[in-house]
Amino acid sequence: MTTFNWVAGPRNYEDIKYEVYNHIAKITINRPEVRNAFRPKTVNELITAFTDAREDAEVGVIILTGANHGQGEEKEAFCSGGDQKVRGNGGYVGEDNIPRLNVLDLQHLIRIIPKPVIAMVNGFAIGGGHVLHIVCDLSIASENARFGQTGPRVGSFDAGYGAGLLAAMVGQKKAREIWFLCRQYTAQEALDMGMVNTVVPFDQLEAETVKWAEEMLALSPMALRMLKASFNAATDGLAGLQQFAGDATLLYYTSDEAKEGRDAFVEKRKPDFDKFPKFP
Ligand SMILES: CC(C)(COP(=O)(O)OP(=O)(O)OC[C@H]1O[C@@H](n2cnc3c(N)ncnc32)[C@H](O)[C@@H]1OP(=O)(O)O)[C@@H](O)C(=O)NCCC(=O)NCCSC(=O)CCC(=O)c1ccccc1C(=O)O
Repeated sequence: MTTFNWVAGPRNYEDIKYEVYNHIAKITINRPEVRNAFRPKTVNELITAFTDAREDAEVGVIILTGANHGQGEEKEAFCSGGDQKVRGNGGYVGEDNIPRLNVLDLQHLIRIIPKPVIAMVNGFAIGGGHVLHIVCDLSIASENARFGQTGPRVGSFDAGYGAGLLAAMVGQKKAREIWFLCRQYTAQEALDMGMVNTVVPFDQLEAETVKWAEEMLALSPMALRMLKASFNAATDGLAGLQQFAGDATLLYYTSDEAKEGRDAFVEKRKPDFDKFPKFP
């Protein structure tokens, strides 16, 4: 098994780990005793970690994974969804006693971060944990991984990305089967459905994931950013279009044409746009 020199970030977390290696940020849900189920604190820490990775201009790719428990490959988990033991009336209850569904904010953040996010699925990706891998840009699974939704069994559902993006990925019939029957699927079945990008032996998962990350790091970050935004625009309605439009504005701001408008305002003169080509 290849090991990498991951360096821990500066923040102290209770439920997650944040590490960096060679321009890759690895964010690990660290509650293996509950199969990496998330409580409000876990989600808040994940939001902070993803925001740090987004803001760090040295980071080009982000990996999301779950901590291994060491009980054997068949017991490992990526994430088993919302922590049902802290589920209260109207959401998951944290230290402030307020029920929250804050994983939706995390899903949205993963979608809009303008860097590729890879789900490194090392075991069960179930319920809200399954949705987390769905919202990531790429999913790399180990052979022991198991995928599925449990909402209708435990009295929950994700009618946002959890339903719509899944259907865009695997098709309407299959997405309905996954939600309506609450079955579990093997890594190979997930690959056949188009839900994951590749499946590798458990002991090669991290090496393969880092390899994919390094391949992307060798490519143009702006091209990857525009592509991610364009894929989102195709599925996320006006919010997706806004993200793509924001990136177009970013690029436009770097042009002499846009700078002429800004400079003319600051210099209190009429802008001269005549000199700029009117491309066909
Ligand atoms: C994942 C399993 C299939 C693993 O099975 P197995 O290996 O046999 O382990 P277990 O013995 O079952 O579990 C070991 C240990 O972990 C505890 N545990 C596991 N999962 C959870 C969980 N989700 N919450 C709390 N605790 C969990 C389990 O109780 C054991 O501990 P003991 O002390 O020994 O009892 C299997 O564990 C499994 O099926 N787990 C439950 C999966 C599940 O149903 N998850 C919840 C789905 S609903 C959801 O995720 C909500 C999504 C959501 O958050 C959301 C959705 C839509 C809008 C908003 C939101 C939102 O923001 O919340």
